[in-house]
Amino acid sequence: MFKVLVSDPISDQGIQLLYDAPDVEVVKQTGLSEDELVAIIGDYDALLVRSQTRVTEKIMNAASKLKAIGRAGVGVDNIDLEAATKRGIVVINAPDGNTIATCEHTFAMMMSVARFIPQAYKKTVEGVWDRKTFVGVELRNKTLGIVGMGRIGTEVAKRAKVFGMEVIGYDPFLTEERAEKIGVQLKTVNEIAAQADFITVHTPLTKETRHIIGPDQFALMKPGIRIINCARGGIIDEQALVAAIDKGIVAGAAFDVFTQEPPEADHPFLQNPKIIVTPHLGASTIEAQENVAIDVSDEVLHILRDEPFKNAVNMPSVPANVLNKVQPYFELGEKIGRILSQITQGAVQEIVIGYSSSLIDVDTSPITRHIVKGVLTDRLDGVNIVNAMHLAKTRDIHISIQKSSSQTAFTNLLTVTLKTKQEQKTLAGTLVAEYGERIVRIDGYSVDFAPQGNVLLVSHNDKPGMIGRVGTLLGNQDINIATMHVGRQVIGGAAIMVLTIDKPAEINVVTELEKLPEIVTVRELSL
Ligand SMILES: NC(=O)c1ccc[n+]([C@@H]2O[C@H](COP(=O)([O-])OP(=O)(O)OC[C@H]3O[C@@H](n4cnc5c(N)ncnc54)[C@H](O)[C@@H]3O)[C@@H](O)[C@H]2O)c1
Ligand SMILES: O=C(O)[C@H](O)COP(=O)(O)O
Repeated sequence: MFKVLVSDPISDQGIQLLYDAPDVEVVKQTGLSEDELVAIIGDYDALLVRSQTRVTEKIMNAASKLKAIGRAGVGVDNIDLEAATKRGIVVINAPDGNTIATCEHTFAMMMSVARFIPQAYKKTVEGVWDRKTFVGVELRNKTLGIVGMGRIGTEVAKRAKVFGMEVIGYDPFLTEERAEKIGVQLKTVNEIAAQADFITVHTPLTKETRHIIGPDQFALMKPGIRIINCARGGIIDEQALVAAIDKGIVAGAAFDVFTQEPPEADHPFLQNPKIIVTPHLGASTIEAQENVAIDVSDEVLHILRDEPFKNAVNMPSVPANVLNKVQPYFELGEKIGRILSQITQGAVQEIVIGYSSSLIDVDTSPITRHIVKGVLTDRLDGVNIVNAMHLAKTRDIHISIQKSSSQTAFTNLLTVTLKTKQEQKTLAGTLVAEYGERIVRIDGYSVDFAPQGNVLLVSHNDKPGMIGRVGTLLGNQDINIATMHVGRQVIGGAAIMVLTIDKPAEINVVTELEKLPEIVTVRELSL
């Protein structure tokens, strides 16, 4: 039974999938301190959070069973991603579910700051009928500058066009073609600062975006500009904004997010009549909360059940069309890695991976991850597809990829060479329709066997009677041979025998086999 801890307020309807799963027990405990989480996290296989719970390295150190952290939302700045990756914990988010909610909140804030809605509401309910102070501005014919043209920025742009606004935007990943398609003119941040009547930011908070709107940008702005931040506190320099309001440059600002949340009682935004605020409500709609909780529950279930998942933040994402093509090779790649690791002596220095035939035109990096996982599995503890590349890097294992379009007898072929200080070994495998995974080459020998069950790999000299000797010894030990394949390069030279046997051979059987004349080595593979 998998145990899932929900440590922030997450929609019950959204996580119904988890409540209904026969193999999952859900525990809801919100508002826990770091120490309280440390005390209980060891019991859990997955943790579901929003932005309140700070998932620190200390918590992860105590999370001996944790396989997944699910963020019911977009931003993962409350989760120590590096610590999660090192420990092989998959961090997933729900990037699409709250896009519209946040976009609509941005519009609510933009219209509120344009028309002084919160200030006017306050005065009216206090009994003051003031129709003079709150004369606003229209959005029509105004220029909206959007910094960050991802999911939310793009939706904001579309709606702004309908309001008759001119939209200018900046995003280092936005192409001219896409900008044109959305109807946005690409500008630099400084051009946006100089030209916009409203600026809204929709980036994550990173080293580059921290204070992307700061004193230099405020100095360029036209008086009367209004600023909106429904993304992350710190993207706009809070102090510089207050100074720009005091100088009469900025006419108003609307903030849903703060550098520190909740802000201190004496935060300058809370006393300023020109700044309106909400307590990080961008994603707080019934629909968005259900959407993100459904998305994250679905993904967590896949991870717990060792099924493919898509929104991992600490692993490159794989589009569905690519996943369909590469997924069949995951197990083959992992098995090739494991076999090579078991038959190669010494510390691994390099893994050379060759993709040929139908595999040259697809993004094979997810297969690479599985091969590396296979290589490291029998050598290190706790290896999984999240931390495999990281573990290889920390051990200075060089990974090189070769894609070859030269013709082979196979419609797809994975060739992996493992190099250590002492030796190097190569294995090639393929997927054959109706037959499944086949290993077709070991070093220079052509072989053909399915990498499953109990496999004995015997290196010997090509002499008459070898098959009989091996068969007799195994027979005497009551071990039935299911398949046998012999490969050699020249008559009488070095040869290999691959046997699949119906039950595991005890260590003494392997030792006895190795004592037979002309046998060089015997390895029992565990797959
Ligand atoms: N207030 C809320 O409740 C709320 C809700 C949802 C999302 N958010 C926040 O909104 C932000 C955007 O969310 P999204 O779903 O649109 O994410 P997204 O990943 O789709 O878009 C972010 C965009 O920012 C761009 N970007 C990155 N660095 C940049 C830079 N230096 N300059 C300009 N652009 C840059 C990226 O290229 C990307 O297009 C996130 O930080 C998220 O946490 C807040
Ligand atoms: O990044 C997000 O998805 C938003 O900031 C929403 O955060 P929340 O789930 O805590 O409301």
